[in-house]
Amino acid sequence: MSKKQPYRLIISGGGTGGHIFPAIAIANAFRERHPDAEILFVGAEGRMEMTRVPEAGYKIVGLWISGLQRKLTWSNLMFPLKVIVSYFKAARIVKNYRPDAVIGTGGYASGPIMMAATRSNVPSLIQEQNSFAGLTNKQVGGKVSKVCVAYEGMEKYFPKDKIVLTGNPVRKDILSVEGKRLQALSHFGFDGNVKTLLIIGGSLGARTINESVIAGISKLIDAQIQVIWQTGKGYYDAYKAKLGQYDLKNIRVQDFVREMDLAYAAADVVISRSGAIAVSELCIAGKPAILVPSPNVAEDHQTKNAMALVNKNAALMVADKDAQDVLVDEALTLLFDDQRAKKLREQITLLAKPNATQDIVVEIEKMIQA
Ligand SMILES: CC(=O)N[C@H]1[C@@H](OP(=O)(O)OP(=O)(O)OC[C@H]2O[C@@H](n3ccc(=O)[nH]c3=O)[C@H](O)[C@@H]2O)O[C@H](CO)[C@@H](O)[C@@H]1O
Repeated sequence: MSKKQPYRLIISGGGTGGHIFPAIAIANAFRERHPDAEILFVGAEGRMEMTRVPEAGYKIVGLWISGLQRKLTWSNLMFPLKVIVSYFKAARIVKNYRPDAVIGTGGYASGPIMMAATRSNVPSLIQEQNSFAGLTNKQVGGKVSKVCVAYEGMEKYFPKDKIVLTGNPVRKDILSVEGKRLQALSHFGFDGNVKTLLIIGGSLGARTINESVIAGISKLIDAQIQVIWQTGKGYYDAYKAKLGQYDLKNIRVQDFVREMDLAYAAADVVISRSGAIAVSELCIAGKPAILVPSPNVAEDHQTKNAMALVNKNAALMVADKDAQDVLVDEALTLLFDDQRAKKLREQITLLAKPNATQDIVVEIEKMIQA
């Protein structure tokens, strides 16, 4: 028997862009197929999702939850209390909202809300972006109805019969960067005859990449190229101050890039951290990329993400420890080596999974109708 529409979904994912943007991509794709669907986001108070989700046009409720830090802090001492308070709030949200399904894309807030969903027997699905399982997803993976993954071999972490290999959800506007070059050049005030380098340090910015840009800033200016440099919100003021003496006519420095589709569309070469969604987007946008894996992530998974591309001649990689010495030189060499850039573009495009978001939406629909 078919469930009566309009559908009601709760979606939770946050902490960093790597969890938030897949959640928004799923919401947008679901709403496209079901325009009358009601969608509520649940996030963690004070985290990035509390601004990015409303910007994307969705309502979000915050839980009082955070992760554990390595040192002894007041926040850590409060952790057990936060988990209990958040769980009860999540249970109340699920009871009052009466969702047809609850979706989690990882991050602190999705733990309590997925637990509340499974306890109330609401159909539930988690999406794991990486080739290893994040803490929250690992904890709830045995209890949810389905687990959508982007890599093979995830039976290590999740029950085999629940796993569906879909790839990572990527926002729709990034699926169509190809026709947007002119719009992108005009948006950034750039000249179409000048090479453009995009520098992205993941959703929060990356100190090493920022330091590498500063180390090579004179070379970037002398090369007479155009640059979009995302510093990350927490780094913006400090790096902007360091640039005071330089001529920034062709360098756009931003704390965060809202129009990532246009940034990719303008770029001839991209320097990027190798977070899972960044990598999925680069494959879809088909951009020659130099990946600088973050060394500060569990199981060194960004190196694995990067190597999956490097092994197929689909991207270049510079280790974090070498970046300050070589990153800008490598980028400039690649920018002016059209043959090499073309080869990388061809190879990275082969790895794109543009149907991932739609496939996840179909899984949600099947789950609701089951
Ligand atoms: C340090 C850290 O913990 N990183 C993790 C985090 O990365 P992070 O949060 O950086 O996430 P990803 O690299 O996977 O994705 C970044 C997302 O943010 C967007 N974006 C980025 C910069 C910007 O200025 N504007 C913008 O919109 C990108 O388009 C992309 O959609 O989650 C990923 C997915 O679980 C993991 O693989 C990463 O290892």
